[in-house]
Amino acid sequence: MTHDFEARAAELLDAGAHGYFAGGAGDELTLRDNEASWGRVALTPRVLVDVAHRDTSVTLLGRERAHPFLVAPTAYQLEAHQDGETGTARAAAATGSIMVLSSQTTTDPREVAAAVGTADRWFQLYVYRDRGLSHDLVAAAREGGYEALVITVDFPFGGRRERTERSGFTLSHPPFVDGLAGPLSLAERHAMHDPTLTWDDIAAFGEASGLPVVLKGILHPADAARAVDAGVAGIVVSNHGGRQLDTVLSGADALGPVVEAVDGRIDVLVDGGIRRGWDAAKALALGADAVLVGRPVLWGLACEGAAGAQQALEQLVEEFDETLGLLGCPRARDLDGSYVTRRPS
Ligand SMILES: Cc1cc2nc3c(=O)[nH]c(=O)nc-3n(C[C@H](O)[C@H](O)[C@H](O)COP(=O)(O)O)c2cc1C
Ligand SMILES: CCCCC(=O)C(=O)O
Repeated sequence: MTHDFEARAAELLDAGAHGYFAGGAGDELTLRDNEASWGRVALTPRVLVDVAHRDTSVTLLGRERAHPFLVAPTAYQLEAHQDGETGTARAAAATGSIMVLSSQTTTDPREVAAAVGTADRWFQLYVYRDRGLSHDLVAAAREGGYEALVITVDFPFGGRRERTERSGFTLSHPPFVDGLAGPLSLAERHAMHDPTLTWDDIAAFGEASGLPVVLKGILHPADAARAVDAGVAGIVVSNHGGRQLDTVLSGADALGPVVEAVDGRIDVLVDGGIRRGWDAAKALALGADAVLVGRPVLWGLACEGAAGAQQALEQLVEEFDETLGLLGCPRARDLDGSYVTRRPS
């Protein structure tokens, strides 16, 4: 059970690493709201529908996928378990989930790729002040056969992570990028990010990489419309797991207006607080094409390595399949606004 993994990971990991993985920014209001806000969306099932066969598949960036779950990019996975990013990638491959590998991976992107053969993989890009460093990361991703570039746009610099500051958490496994940049403290890592990044820079990375670009970290419908104009293939509605600016809107609450602004022109993904298969069904009913899951996979990895990460993903897919049946909507593609309503408060 994913909730069991969460509790066990808190005991297994040392306090510094656990605080880094679990924590959010400021008073962690957004961190808590990310989970709570899916609870405020109520499902409205239909009955007497033949649900003997269910189809969890969706289409994303023009390709059919077995189900709507992706593994969100999360940094420093060797700090969670010795299986690290390679273990997560194996779990993603075994469950037909797309793995999004973080720019702050502790394993070489090509090594992660080699462990999973042809399985789907995307690469998350941080644009650093040292643009050459980001271009080197893109080159490694291209060599590793990553199929899309997820550029994170909600991180001009790091948010106020008070748990991490208090614990003085330091890394015991150097990130891959350190081989390129030299060893750094967490604070120095936050300062690597380029705060001058604007819309004008996005196209350059798309062109240089030759890969479809997905912008991660959009909450405002006007930015969603701007992303469509910028020619990207998709966006991720996200508040970075509540780790950047506290009290911003949750993914669940931001999603509807963004979907309206995008109006089907590009793919819309969402993350933050998705802990159950039915949360994903709500996301799709509200107009998302797919969802990313961060911490649940990390907790599985921390407890049981690749096998635990796989179990966490399997549980989500199973719950999603059951939700389609109990909701009377056997095809994930048919989920729409008629299956959800705002829970009366
Ligand atoms: C420990 C941790 C590390 C993260 N590292 C990255 C990262 O390197 N790049 C990135 O774009 N997002 C990063 N994120 C944000 C996640 O991709 C994702 O947006 C968020 O965790 C989703 O919320 P959830 O954990 O509630 O599922 C990180 C999140 C966590 C919890
Ligand atoms: C330099 C921080 C990279 C990881 C990250 O995005 C996070 O901790 O949220």
